[in-house]
Amino acid sequence: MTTILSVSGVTKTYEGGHQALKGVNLDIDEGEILALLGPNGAGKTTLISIICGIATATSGTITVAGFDHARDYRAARNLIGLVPQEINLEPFETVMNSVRFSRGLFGKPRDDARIEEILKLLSLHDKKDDRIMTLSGGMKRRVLIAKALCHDPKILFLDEPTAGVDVELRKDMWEIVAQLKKTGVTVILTTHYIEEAEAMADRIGVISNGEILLVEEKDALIKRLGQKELLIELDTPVDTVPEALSGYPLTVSDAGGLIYSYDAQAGSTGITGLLSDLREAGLHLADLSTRQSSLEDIFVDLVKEDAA
Ligand SMILES: Nc1ncnc2c1ncn2[C@@H]1O[C@H](COP(=O)(O)OP(=O)(O)OP(=O)(O)O)[C@@H](O)[C@H]1O
Repeated sequence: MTTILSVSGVTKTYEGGHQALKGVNLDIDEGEILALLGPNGAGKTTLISIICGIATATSGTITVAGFDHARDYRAARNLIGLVPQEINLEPFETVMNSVRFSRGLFGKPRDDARIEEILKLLSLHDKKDDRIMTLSGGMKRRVLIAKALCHDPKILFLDEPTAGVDVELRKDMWEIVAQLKKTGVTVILTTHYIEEAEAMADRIGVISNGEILLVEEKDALIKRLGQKELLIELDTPVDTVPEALSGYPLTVSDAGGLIYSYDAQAGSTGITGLLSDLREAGLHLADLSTRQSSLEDIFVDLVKEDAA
């Protein structure tokens, strides 16, 4: 894997003294989709703004495809596209003109054929001569992506791409990101939505309080930190955990069954012993099922621990 973006020891203290980033280190591989997950105020937008040159870091270094972000700013910035959170489009412009203008800002020669390719990729081609004010919210978001892609960046940042959009549009966005990945673009997105990170990302970074708590392959993360639960339904519901089973980490479910939490990665889960002790205690099983903890459970636990 080639590292395309490297963030090292980046801090940011805003005027007034608030430290929004406390030494962020992050390496992004070419072609991957990384989701940065964090609660409100964690520092996601600050980090993206620094990488995209909208804000300056207080300290630290950033390289983009080997270009030093400070010394070779223009070369580094040319490799980055940013889709901002806010829709900030010119209402009276046509889609084509608006995207053309963005390309011009990067000093790239006019290339309408390339822009049309991008519009096709985003299913926007039939709207190319429409004025932006006539477009739906979903189409406007696509225009923002087209503007961010028009100078052919290698890395695309999407800051909260689906904040406040309906479920259908959210799924459309996921599809667009999958398409972009196929074209070789590296995508870094910030999100509050855990299901979004779960659906789209190859790797997940969790940021809280200006610090990256972890960056890990999504599947490995779910496997490593995931607890499993065994739900035991009983013929005769109980109100409390029977005395004979007090040595097990059990809780009572709403339906009067028992819930046994265990580490799915451990050599021995303890389930066999538990089931035989249940029988000894005179309890009769009605049904058994298991549940893997989701990324949401993991995230909530991590951020809670960080705040403690
Ligand atoms: N211009 C600024 N001046 C002072 N403090 C700021 C400024 N911008 C952001 N902050 C503070 O820095 C912290 C990080 O903000 P940031 O917007 O990066 O978080 P975020 O993770 O993107 O949150 P959200 O999901 O709410 O957008 C917050 O406490 C915020 O109040």
